[in-house]
Amino acid sequence: MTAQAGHPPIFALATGAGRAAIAVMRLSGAGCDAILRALCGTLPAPRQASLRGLWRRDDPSGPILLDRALVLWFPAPRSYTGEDSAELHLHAGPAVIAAVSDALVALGARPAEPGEFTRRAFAGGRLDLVEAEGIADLIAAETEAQRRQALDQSDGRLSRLYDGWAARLRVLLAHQEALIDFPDEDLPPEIEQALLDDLAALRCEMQAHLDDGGRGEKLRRGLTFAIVGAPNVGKSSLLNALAEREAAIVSSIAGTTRDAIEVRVVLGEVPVTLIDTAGLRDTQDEIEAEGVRRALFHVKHADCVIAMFDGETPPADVPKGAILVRNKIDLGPAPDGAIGISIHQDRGMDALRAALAERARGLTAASAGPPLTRARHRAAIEETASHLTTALDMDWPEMRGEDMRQAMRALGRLTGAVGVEEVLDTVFGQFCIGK
Ligand SMILES: Nc1nc2c(c(=O)[nH]1)N(C=O)[C@@H](CNc1ccc(C(=O)N[C@@H](CCC(=O)O)C(=O)O)cc1)CN2
Ligand SMILES: Nc1nc2c(ncn2[C@@H]2O[C@H](COP(=O)(O)OP(=O)(O)OP(=O)(O)O)[C@@H](O)[C@H]2O)c(=O)[nH]1
Ligand SMILES: [Mg+2]
Repeated sequence: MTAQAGHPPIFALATGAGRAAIAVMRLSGAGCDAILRALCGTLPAPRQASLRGLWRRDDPSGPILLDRALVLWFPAPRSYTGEDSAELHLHAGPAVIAAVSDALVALGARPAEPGEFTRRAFAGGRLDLVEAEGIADLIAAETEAQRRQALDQSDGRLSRLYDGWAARLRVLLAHQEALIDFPDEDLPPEIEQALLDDLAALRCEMQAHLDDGGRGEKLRRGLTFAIVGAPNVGKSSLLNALAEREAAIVSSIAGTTRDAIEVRVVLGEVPVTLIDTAGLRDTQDEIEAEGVRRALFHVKHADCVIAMFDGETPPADVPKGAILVRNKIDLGPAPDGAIGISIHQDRGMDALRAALAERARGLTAASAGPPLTRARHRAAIEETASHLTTALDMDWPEMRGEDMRQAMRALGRLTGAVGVEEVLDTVFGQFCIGK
């Protein structure tokens, strides 16, 4: 093959494993045109699906037909990566995929790394890092709310917020440089005050974005709700009812559950891990005592505690914000402030599900503007805001510029405007192969 400008050709199966009608093999990079010609004779018209035989032509006994496939050709720059790209819509099947992969390797392409296609799209300026992360989240989304948040992010809503901040900071930095060119005595105080006000306003917006209770991060990751209470109140019965399967052992013996049992459900369009825990009590049993320790750990770390009891009065030491649930209302009424249910008689369960969904939505619902969705973003914005704080605290105007520049750099790393290789490896390493 002749040497080509641009990135070398890569290929990967873009569709998942398992039985399917079609498997999409994606190909991108310089020299894709030559590979396609070798494989299927002529290049299809750009962006039009064309049926082609795929041939291996390097066998001494003559050409071998590998598959009849729909082939798409995307000449640069109108492709996902921005490079010359192609798709082969193959008959899904291990032997077809293996034969076509071998043929592509023989023609000079190599298997792609995870996220390498999107990394090339980033390198070509077709999307920024925050948008690329949005695409990874879109593929990972399991619920409607996650899908909406990820699609907004991949569409550039969050990037526009961050780019807007960077643009304002750039202007303020220019003002700052102009300011220090004034001789001391001529320094117009109102101009300097305006700069400080703008800087403070920017810092304040960043702080508000940071102080949103981690809503976007919680939606992206999913929540944990812990079911806790005294032994035998029906915690495992509730887990099973909400999970709609017998995930945990239920018995009339107090102290049945020891290990924390986790079940994934969807409440209010948010993925929630429900955790059933050991009944809280003093116990001599070593195993049960460990179960109680784990239960207390979950009380501390869960996004919401479902505090369950089965008598007339709630327990005294219920954590703040817990959802109080009185089970076994077939035996007696629920006190004020508690949701009454009977798992045996299937009473009150809709009201409980509604309250849990409401809580899940409340913990994750976006406030004004697109939310922060990742620890990486949080760290970068915290760093930016802290440089702005330092800049604002400077007594000498000449000293402000350096911190403002560092704030700019931290923001630049966020969207990838300032490239740092190690950031890219972390971001794209999280993708699946073929994306
Ligand atoms: N078959 C197939 N389906 C797919 C994708 C794909 O690559 N192939 N996608 C990706 O993974 C997603 C769609 N995203 C895409 C984004 C941009 C371009 C693209 O070629 N853009 C060019 C041309 C646009 C045009 O012709 O109007 C461009 O923006 O310049 C393709 C897919 C989901 N579905
Ligand atoms: N009367 C009545 N009994 C119930 C109800 N729900 C559960 N039970 C019974 O209460 C007993 C304890 O239920 P579990 O779900 O095992 O209770 P638990 O809180 O997980 O208990 P530990 O794991 O020991 O802490 C079982 O015999 C259940 O059948 C209910 O709505 N009404
Ligand atoms: Mg139990």
